[in-house]
Amino acid sequence: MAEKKKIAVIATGGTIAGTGPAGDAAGYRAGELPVEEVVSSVPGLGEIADLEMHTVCQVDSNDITFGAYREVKNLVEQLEADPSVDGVVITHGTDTLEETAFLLNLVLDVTKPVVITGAMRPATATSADGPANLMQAVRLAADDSARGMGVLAVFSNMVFAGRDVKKTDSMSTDAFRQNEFGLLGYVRDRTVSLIHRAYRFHTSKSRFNDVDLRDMPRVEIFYVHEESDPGLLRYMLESYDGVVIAGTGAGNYPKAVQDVIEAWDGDCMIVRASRLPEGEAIPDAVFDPKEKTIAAYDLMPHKARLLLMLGLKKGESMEEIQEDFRVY
Ligand SMILES: NC(=O)C[C@H](N)C(=O)O
Repeated sequence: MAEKKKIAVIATGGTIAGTGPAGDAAGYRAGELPVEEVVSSVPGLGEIADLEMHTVCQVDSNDITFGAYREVKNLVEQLEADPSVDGVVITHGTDTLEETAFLLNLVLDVTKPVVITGAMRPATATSADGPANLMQAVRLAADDSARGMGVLAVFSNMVFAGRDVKKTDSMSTDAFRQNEFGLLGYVRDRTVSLIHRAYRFHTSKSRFNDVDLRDMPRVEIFYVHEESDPGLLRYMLESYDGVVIAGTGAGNYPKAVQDVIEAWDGDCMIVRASRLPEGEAIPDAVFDPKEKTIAAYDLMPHKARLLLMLGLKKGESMEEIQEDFRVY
C-alpha cells in the first residue's frame, strides 16, 4: 500500500468556518471556527492523509487582502520546499474564491498540488457542504495527478482550474462552474479523475511568480450600462494606475465613454473586458480605433484587474500587458 501523504491545510476563513443559528443556511458569521475544528468535523479525513494546519486569517472572503495573499504565497512556497509535505489545501470564502484562485495560480512558484475550496453553508447548517468539499480537496491534493496542474479549485465533486473557476450561483451548494471550458475532472470518495488540463501558463511557469505583492498598483473597475457616467470614468483615469472597463457585449460602451477613452493620454492603463460570463473582448477597431485599450479576452473584469495589477507592478509597457492577456 502507498505511504500516507502529508497535506498542509491553510485556513483563510469563509463560510466553511462559519457559525450561525443551528440548522440555518443564512444569517451566519463567516470565518469563526478555528481550522482544527473544521478539520475534525470531517469523518475519515485523517485516514486519507496526515494533516498539518495553518491559519493565515479568519475572514469573510470579501475582506481578503493582498497582505493575506502575500502570507499565503510565502507559506505555500515554504511548504513546497519542505520534502515532508506532499500538497496544500486552502480553505476560503466563496465570494472571492475565484479572484484568489486566479491570483495564486499566477504568483505561486510551486509544482506540488495546491487546491482551494470552501462551502456555501456554514458548519452549523443542516447538511453543511464544507466537510465533503474539504474531504475532496484533501483527496485531490494527495493525488499525484494534481502535481504541476496549477492552482485547482474543488467544489461539489468537480475540479476547476484556478484561472477559469467562477462562482455562478449565490445560493446552491453547486455554486461553481467554468462555463464553456467545462471541468478539469471529478473527485468522489477514493476516486480522483482528472480529464483536462489548463492550457495557459501558471505557477512555476508564470513570469509573475517572483512579484513582491507589497504596495500593489491601484486598479478599479468601471461598470458599463446605458448612460454610464463618462465623468466617473474620467475621475477614475485621473485617480488610479489602471482601470478595467466592464463593457457590454464584447467589451463595448456608449459613445460618451469612448470619447473619454480617446481623449485620455495619461499614465493610467485601460483594459477592455466584458461584463458577460462567456465569450471574449478582443481588440476592436470600432470601439477602440485609436488603440487606447488592452483587450482582456475571456477574463472577467475582476480577474482582468488582477492580471493588470501584476503587469503594472512589473513595470510592463502596454504591449507587454496586452501579451500577458494572450498567454495567462
Ligand atoms: N459561502 C461563502 O463563503 C460566502 C462568504 N461571504 C465568504 O465569501 O466568505
